[in-house]
Amino acid sequence: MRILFVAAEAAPVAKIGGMGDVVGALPKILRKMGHDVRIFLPYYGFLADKMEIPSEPVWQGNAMFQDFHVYESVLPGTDVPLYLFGHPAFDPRRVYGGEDEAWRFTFFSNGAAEFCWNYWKPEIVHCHDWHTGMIPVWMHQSPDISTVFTIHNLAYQGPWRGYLEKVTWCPWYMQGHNVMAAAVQFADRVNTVSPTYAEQIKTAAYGEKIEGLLSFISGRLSGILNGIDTEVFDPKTDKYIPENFTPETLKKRNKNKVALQEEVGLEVNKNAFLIGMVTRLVEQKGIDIVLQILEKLLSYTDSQIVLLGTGDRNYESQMWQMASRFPGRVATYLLYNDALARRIYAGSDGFLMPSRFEPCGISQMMALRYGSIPIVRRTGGLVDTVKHHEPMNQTGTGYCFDRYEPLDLYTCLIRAWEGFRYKPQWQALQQRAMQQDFSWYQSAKQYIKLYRSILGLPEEEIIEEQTQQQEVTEVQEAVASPS
Ligand SMILES: Nc1ncnc2c1ncn2[C@@H]1O[C@H](COP(=O)(O)OP(=O)(O)O[C@H]2O[C@H](CO)[C@@H](O)[C@H](O)[C@H]2O)[C@@H](O)[C@H]1O
Repeated sequence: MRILFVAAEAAPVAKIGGMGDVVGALPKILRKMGHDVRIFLPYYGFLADKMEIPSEPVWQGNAMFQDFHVYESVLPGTDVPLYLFGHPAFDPRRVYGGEDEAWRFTFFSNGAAEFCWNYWKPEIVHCHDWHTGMIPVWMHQSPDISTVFTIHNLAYQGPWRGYLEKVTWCPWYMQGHNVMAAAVQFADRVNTVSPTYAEQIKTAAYGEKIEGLLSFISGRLSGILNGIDTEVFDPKTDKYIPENFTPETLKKRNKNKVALQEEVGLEVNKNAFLIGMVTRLVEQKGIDIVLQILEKLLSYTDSQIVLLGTGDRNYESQMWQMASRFPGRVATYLLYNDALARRIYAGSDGFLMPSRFEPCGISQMMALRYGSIPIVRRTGGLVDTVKHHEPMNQTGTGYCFDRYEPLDLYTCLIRAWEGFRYKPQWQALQQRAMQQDFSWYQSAKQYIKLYRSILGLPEEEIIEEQTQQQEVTEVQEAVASPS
């Protein structure tokens, strides 16, 4: 199958959050499974510092009365062809923000549609979040190009219809009061990134005001759990952490804890319960309830906390204040740093993610892979990836709580803190956590099934899929034991 991923982010060159991880990893696996998958991304001002980009474009097009150029490169570290949409609107060194955000991503979507019609014609355009939401609308009248629309963040729904009508071509048949709603109506398939969240968004509590529409199209709506790039994020080989380790050599992990405490200025103490957070500092991530209980936690326990993240000024300054009030106990890093993120996953004892809502969550899967025990609210993808630890039966992989209440979070943290005192059990818990399989292969198989169902592929191809699955297992084995 020929598939074009269109998105605002792609790791490792343009990643702000989890969507970047998905767009950076899934095409790579789908290609290994025999499909021609390519990525279409804005040519941001900072990209030339991070990768080789030819100076000559491969194609020039026009959309919304503007000329644009498309440059062809390869996503670093992969064999995935990467098309970069070049226009001065994307020259600034930022991915999101700015007054022209609605305009520039509408223009980007329009450019991507032109690219599909005129330069490289995919069978499926796989669109991600509102930035690409107009593509399914336009493709609706191109029967030979189908669309999948993946929701990573329902909270941001893009510009309203009135604005779209002013700046771009809204076809007569278009429905939907904003870009996200239009994409949901016109995509051949809509999916979100975990089965639990796919159910939740059909309710008023999580549907961000389009729950009615999402329920209405529920026959076309599914949840496919994200994976993580287990080649890139592997504590056994990760070059960014001081000491590599495996579930069998967990003792070595201690060096990472001590090194992390030294690096971020926390008291060096192997016995203190070190909690990590790597997150965008936004309302979704539950920072407000963390701030409500943090002081209490610090005064009643020996816990330490290291936070890495950027986002809302309000949360940034409150976390910053906590760090200055509790030196040696709280460390706040208000920046984006992939290497430090890995050292936090590898050095912390617990990983805190008390999200208000969570479509899937990549961070908790990374934490599990690096042996940091997730402490999570039971919502969305966190339900599908973290099972509550039962000390009596020695089952589960993390600590979970249900209600979005500071007291419930506090109680859950105390349980984790107590659990940490029992070293052999804690080690067994870490081993179980590290052995979870979150590789992309399972999800990639489900995406292939989804693409095939749209194209109505005949049965013999399904038989071929089984052969491919065998190949996938071979690829998986090869990846698991690099020579
Ligand atoms: N300051 C920082 N420095 C370094 N790395 C940082 C960082 N802040 C965040 N990250 C990294 O960004 C990623 C965050 O991914 P998540 O999926 O946990 O959340 P996000 O809300 O961004 O994603 C949204 O999209 C994804 C993908 O579908 C869904 O899983 C999720 O639920 C949804 O909210 C992780 O790889 C994390 O390490």
